[in-house]
Amino acid sequence: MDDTPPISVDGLRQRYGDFEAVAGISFEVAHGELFALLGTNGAGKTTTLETLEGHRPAGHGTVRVLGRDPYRERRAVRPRIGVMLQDGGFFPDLTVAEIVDRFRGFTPEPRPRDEVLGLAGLADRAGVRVRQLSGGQKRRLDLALALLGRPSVLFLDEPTTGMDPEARRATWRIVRDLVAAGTTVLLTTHYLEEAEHLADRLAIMHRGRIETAGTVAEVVAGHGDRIGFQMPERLRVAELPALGGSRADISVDGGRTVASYTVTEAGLQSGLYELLRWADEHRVELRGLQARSASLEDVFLRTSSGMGSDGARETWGAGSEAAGALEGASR
Ligand SMILES: Nc1ncnc2c1ncn2[C@@H]1O[C@H](COP(=O)(O)OP(=O)(O)OP(=O)(O)O)[C@@H](O)[C@H]1O
Repeated sequence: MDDTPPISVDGLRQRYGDFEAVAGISFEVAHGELFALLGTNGAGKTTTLETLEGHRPAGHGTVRVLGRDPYRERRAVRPRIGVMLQDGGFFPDLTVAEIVDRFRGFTPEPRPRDEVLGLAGLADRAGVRVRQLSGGQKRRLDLALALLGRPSVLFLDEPTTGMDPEARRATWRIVRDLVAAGTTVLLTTHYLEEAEHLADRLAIMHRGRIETAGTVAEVVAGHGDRIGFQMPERLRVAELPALGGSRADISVDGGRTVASYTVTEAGLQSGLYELLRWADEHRVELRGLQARSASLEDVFLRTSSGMGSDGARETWGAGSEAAGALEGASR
């Protein structure tokens, strides 16, 4: 198999006037891989996608799709890629079958209508007018049209926005089947769960840069596991143990004072063991005890608030002024 990556981006920068929307990003997507671009609003995801789709030339850097420049060699690249448009509301009075037939007319060697409707889970909707489709079904029609030309590379810009959880899961199954059949997919999404379910690798963008990238496991690694509990009454903060060298953060959450630890070095199991042993020895009851691994959401929130892997404490809050106040409390 040709080992040129189907998608490669090297040092891409894009400006709108004086504003740099994409500030030097690089990544590659391998054959049959699904890569997800995540990021806050305005992070530069759509600008990156549009550059890869050939809508605009790269400002700086190099962008290649199937080994070619998607802007300058658009005529060679376009028939081999699928782009899921954002609005399937065009021609509301036509039926699904009529829309597909029209688009088949513009597509070289298109998939048969029934095949593409089957792939997109719309086999029973062929005779329905577009205006009568649900929002989720309209997005599926967008997907069906993107699949007409048997694309080897598929660009999905927020493919499940507006879908209910069931429709979203059904769409994930369709996308997973496409990837299993060898399609390379670049997807943008605001749903972290979507990236967790679908992505082989992902990147989190913030203000035009890629802040972190890798598999979900690689991205969350090093961001620390979390242990939290309600601050036991009559106990001073200084009396809480250090777990694997990490000190407790104190915050006030819903009127309760909460102690939380981010355990990086020791890991969750030994941190928890240390805590339970300490609680047993000191006859302390740990109410509301929670222990869990860092999640993609933790990393996303830290990244988008401009905090790195050190020092961010959103989930159970930081509340350092509460810590100061409690330091003075007596037993
Ligand atoms: N045509 C344009 N002219 C000027 N600024 C633009 C234009 N298109 C996008 N921008 C700006 O560039 C930045 C990146 O936009 P982009 O749409 O790529 O972000 P995004 O990550 O896709 O955001 P969202 O998640 O909100 O869709 C934003 O600040 C946006 O306002």
